Amino acid sequence: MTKNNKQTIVIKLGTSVLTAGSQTLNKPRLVELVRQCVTLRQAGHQVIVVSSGAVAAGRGVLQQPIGHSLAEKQMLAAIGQGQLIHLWQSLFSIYDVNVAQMLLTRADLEHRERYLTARDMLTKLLEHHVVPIINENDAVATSEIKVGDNDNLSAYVAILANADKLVLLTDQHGLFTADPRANPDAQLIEQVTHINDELRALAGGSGTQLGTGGMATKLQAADIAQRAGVDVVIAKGSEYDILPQVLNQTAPSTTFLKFDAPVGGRKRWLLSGPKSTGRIICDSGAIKAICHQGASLLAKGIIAVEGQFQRGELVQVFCQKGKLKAQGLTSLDNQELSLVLGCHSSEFAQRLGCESAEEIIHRDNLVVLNQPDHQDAINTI
Ligand SMILES: Nc1ncnc2c1ncn2[C@@H]1O[C@H](COP(=O)(O)OP(=O)(O)O)[C@@H](O)[C@H]1O
Ligand SMILES: N[C@@H](CCC(=O)OP(=O)(O)O)C(=O)O
Repeated sequence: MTKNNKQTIVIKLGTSVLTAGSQTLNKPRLVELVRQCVTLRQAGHQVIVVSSGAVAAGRGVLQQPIGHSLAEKQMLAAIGQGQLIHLWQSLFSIYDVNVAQMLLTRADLEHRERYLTARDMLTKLLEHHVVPIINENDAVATSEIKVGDNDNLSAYVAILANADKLVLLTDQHGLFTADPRANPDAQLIEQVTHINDELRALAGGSGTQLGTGGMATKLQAADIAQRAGVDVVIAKGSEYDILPQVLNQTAPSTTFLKFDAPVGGRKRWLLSGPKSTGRIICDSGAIKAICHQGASLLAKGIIAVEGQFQRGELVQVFCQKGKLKAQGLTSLDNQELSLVLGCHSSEFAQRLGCESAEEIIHRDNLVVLNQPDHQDAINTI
């Protein structure tokens, strides 16, 4: 939350930054980043670090060739996470700053109670002026409970912390019109108002075996964060004084502006917590009602249901053209919903054999995701 221009800033440090292009952690780089984080704190800002680098640190410890399978990466993360947090702790302690390790998986965000517990703990750490150092709990995270990359994780953390800014530091100045590794003529996109398919098409995967997700996951993270009212900046971690530069807006970078009317309260959790298990396809009347009139989703406007889901789970709402328009918690499971497609709620009892809520997704449980069509996605190139 902004307090007299004092901001809560989530700083995500990619493996590319922490290794400086090598196979393992680059300690001088960590020293430099700690110095900058402390500068931000001295200016009154609250700092939260989302640190990748456990796998890279593990490679450095073992010092023998290890493959890239899931089990091998989990082993390296288990070995490396200890070293990583030890390094952060030692370096911040030079400035008498305490740190705390927080290892999360999607399961910690998915259930509302666990999400609130994580949020309260994070708030307490900040109240006590401790720097949270967050990573995914790679050693135990199976594919079902994994966020999978620290770009998305950092967006969820920014929501948890009610942050003002999310800074994604990587090995490029920001989002380019093409991957600069393969296209030396690619141009830096300086400002993005919202992310659309055109922009997503520019963002490729990681150019290295060490990074996870490349620019594609950074755009996913920016999309989530800007909807929740968080400004996002992608910048190059090796630039001198990059963090103060980002705050002073003097760094070459890509900025994603937070939305004017961001999603608030419980709906922020809907953006970051539950994983979607099903898809609902709606007619244009229903899409108009939920996206532009603040209405709940009724069965009458639903054309088709895909996937399996239980009552209370998160489903995604698509228009007939296949565009994702909203997501929310459904009051019926997929089998029940297929029995009442296109029906008025007065028919529910007869078709379902029991009473049920009139709304399939109540507006309090619904987050609208559509973009204003008239607005340019890119302000300046
Ligand atoms: N359009 C693009 N603009 C900039 N970088 C891109 C783009 N598409 C793909 N990339 C790649 O994304 C990489 C950064 O992501 P990644 O390797 O996952 O780093 P990190 O470890 O910092 O998360 C860049 O090195 C670059 O090769
Ligand atoms: N959790 C992993 C990093 C995962 C990840 O997203 O990496 P990166 O794309 O370099 O930010 C680790 O600590 O090695």
